[in-house]
Amino acid sequence: MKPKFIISGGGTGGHIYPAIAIADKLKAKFPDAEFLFVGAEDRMEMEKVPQAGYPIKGLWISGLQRSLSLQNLAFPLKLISSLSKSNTILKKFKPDVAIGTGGYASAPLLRMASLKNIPCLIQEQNSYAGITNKWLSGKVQSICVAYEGMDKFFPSEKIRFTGNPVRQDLLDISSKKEEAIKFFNLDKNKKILLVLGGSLGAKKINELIEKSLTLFKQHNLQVIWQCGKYYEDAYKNKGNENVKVLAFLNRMDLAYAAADFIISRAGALSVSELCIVGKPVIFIPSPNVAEDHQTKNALAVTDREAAILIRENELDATFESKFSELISSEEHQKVLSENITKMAKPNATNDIVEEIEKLMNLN
Ligand SMILES: CC(=O)N[C@H]1[C@@H](OP(=O)(O)OP(=O)(O)OC[C@H]2O[C@@H](n3ccc(=O)[nH]c3=O)[C@H](O)[C@@H]2O)O[C@H](CO)[C@@H](O)[C@@H]1O
Repeated sequence: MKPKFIISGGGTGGHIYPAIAIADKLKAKFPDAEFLFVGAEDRMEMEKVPQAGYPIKGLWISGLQRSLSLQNLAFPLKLISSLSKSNTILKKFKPDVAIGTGGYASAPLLRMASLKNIPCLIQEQNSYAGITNKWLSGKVQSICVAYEGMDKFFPSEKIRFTGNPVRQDLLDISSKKEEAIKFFNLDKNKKILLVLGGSLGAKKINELIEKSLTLFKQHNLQVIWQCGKYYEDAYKNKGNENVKVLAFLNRMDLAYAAADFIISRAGALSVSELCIVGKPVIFIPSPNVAEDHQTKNALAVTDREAAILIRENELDATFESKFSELISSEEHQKVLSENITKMAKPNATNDIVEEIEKLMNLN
């Protein structure tokens, strides 16, 4: 019998790529399996999931805005419409297990799946649980997490401490450096700084990089600068032979492989990937996310002397000195690399798939 998996996660890369990593591992284990993704109609997953080779259906759903907004008026309608469409999709596809990795679309889909007694697993990437996963936690069988202390949010008997699922092609990048340098059209004799603004790009980081281009030049660095699609028009004219400005990196494996140093936001998946990549990192967490969870994600690493943390409000005062110190000290770079590698959880996807297999046996 062919197993069938329905998977929902989206809104941003931080919810989409864990879903794809889980699907890839399930596919390797069950080559005959059928997959169906469910996302939010107008979000990034509608493009990224088909690119990864999986079919996806879109729901008409969005989150509630924190401020008073006209969009909130449509929310009840959207919820009813997406619950009803989820019901139709589930009836037709008849999955063995439903998997949710956070984001709006996973709420109606997994709620309907649990009502139909389909075993459900959710995966929470952050140290602070998202609203969708908190809402679903009472209804699902298994909750895979990446941080300790998640029993503040979820029933403890359902929690599995697996780590975040990272795409397979990011697990071994050590042999890809030469290919990566060619891919980005860079010079192998100069060091490379990779700048990551998270899947949507980060305004503050872009402003910092623009201001620091002279500093990078003084250090004879080349830069791969992922600026985010909303900022591409503003920054693409800063590109030259030493500075590659890209809206989005479709080959993260090569970007990580090329890098000697990394400046990054501290979204949960980025942090998990950077632990596996094992290079010196400066985290600049977004202060604009729920409960300041990116700072917490970063602190879990920097508390172990495994990366450098610079908060946005300290950038003007300390970025230049901290960056220059790191670039100039091979010893510091080595300590950071060794310590961050110790925090990697490369078996996370395997462990999550084992949990899913247990749920398949419940049917
Ligand atoms: C502003 C915001 O709400 N950010 C949240 C969002 O971040 P965001 O969507 O930025 O997510 P993460 O940093 O966790 O992960 C980004 C993912 O996108 C991939 N990637 C990124 C850039 C690129 O050019 N190419 C590419 O493939 C990364 O390799 C990674 O797999 O979800 C995370 C996980 O729930 C949260 O911790 C973040 O706080």
